[in-house]
Amino acid sequence: MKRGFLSKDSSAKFKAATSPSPAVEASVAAPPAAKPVSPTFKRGFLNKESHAKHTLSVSNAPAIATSAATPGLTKSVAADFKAVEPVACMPAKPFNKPIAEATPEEGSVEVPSPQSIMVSRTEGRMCTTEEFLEKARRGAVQRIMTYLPPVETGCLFFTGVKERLLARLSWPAPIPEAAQNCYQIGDSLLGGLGLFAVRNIKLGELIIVERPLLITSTAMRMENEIQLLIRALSNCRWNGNGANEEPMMGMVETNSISIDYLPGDIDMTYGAIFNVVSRFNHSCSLSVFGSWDVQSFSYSVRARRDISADEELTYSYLDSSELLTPCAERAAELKRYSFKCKCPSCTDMEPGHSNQSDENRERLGMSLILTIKHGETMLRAIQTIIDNPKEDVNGLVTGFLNTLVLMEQEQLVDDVLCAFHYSCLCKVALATKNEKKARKWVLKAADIGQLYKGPDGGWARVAQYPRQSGWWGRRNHGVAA
Ligand SMILES: C[S@@+](CC[C@H](N)C(=O)[O-])C[C@H]1O[C@@H](n2cnc3c(N)ncnc32)[C@H](O)[C@@H]1O
Repeated sequence: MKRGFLSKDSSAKFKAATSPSPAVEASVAAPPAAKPVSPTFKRGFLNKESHAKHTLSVSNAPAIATSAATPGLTKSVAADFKAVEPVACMPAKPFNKPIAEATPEEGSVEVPSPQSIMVSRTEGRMCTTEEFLEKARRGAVQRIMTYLPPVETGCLFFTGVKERLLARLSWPAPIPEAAQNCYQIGDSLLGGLGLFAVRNIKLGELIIVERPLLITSTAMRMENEIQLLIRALSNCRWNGNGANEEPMMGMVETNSISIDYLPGDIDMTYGAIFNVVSRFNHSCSLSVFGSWDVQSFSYSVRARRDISADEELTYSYLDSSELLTPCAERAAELKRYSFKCKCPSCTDMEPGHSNQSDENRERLGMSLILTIKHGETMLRAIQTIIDNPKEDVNGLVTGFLNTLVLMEQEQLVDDVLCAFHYSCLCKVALATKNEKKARKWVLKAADIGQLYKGPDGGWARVAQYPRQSGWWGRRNHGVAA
């Protein structure tokens, strides 16, 4: 989840990774000394088997945790981990003896492959500010203030959006039901009000589903010419002394959350304001994840990790790659929201504190780059090691676990890193016939997959990982072509 209007593409910010090898991957993730645990955030997601009640029949096994050819694999396990197309839903199969009681009716576990997560991060090409302005000048697109009675949302749309929404079959779909009584709004140490868990919340739990109060296009305010036009309009609320200039704009900018683009005459990126969701404070160790669904016209927020009762529920106003940059760089990015982050990771960086968090995040950042850029190569190398009976796989396992430990220390669940490492660990466990561990890792991968289930049951687009959805007008991005 990211704030709507001020988001930008920062994927280029990572330092370039150089040599892609599993050895590098393992060494990158060597564990540092443990960081003091902040009382605000719960530790231990690595050790929790949060899906114990799941039937372990895998319909969508991690692509890399699959191989009927994996030596030593029992037939039924090999069959259960056979890769299928991401959207295919195979009938559930019993995993193996330990869960022989499992029946197909109990459902199947959908597991995203790291590749599928990365694919879902890719967005359509965004057309440039100039292209948009040209269309606007020709009158090809116009802004329309409107109201959508079926969803009770005020909208500042570009032409064509309302018509396309109303023409959608069965639109709007009913909104999914969120868990009952799991949060409350209260005073936050981070700033102002915030949302707090009133009970323990499991990774993947649906915490809030909400329709927006207001939707506006990112171009409305970010593009200078349009801003000037709007400012030139009369304002009956203007207090005349300049101190309270555009308070409404400020509120919209502070509270908008990106819902990506909506179909219209021009596919413009939009941001939405919500009654509850807009109350989420930011943390560099976020605990929730949000996704937008056009069909139900709602925003769903799920737990990104296990959350303890009383813990503040936080999301990130920064994107994933920004979260893995040093504290000073994150602070610079957050300046556009006009606040200094008070989350544990940032306050640990105050003078007198260690810079362990920065080091951890740098390692995770490098690991993420390797995974994204060279995942396939690494997987092949890992497979070669696993397939060679003379190789000791313990070193591999240690490297994978180290990365997970770093994430745990930072309370930062990076989905791509998790999917990759859980899958690798599952693959090793299968090769060494350790079905208990294989089960553990595949279920953890399934937990991560939960985050990608949109309210319509499909795979949600991953709004947090925009390749190109920059701050419109500042970065020449913003309109999906
Ligand atoms: C969308 S609002 C979040 C809800 C807000 N706290 C409220 O009372 O409505 C964003 C504002 O909350 C505050 N805030 C959010 N996260 C923060 C953090 N990590 N550290 C300090 N202030 C934060 C900042 O003032 C920011 O502009």
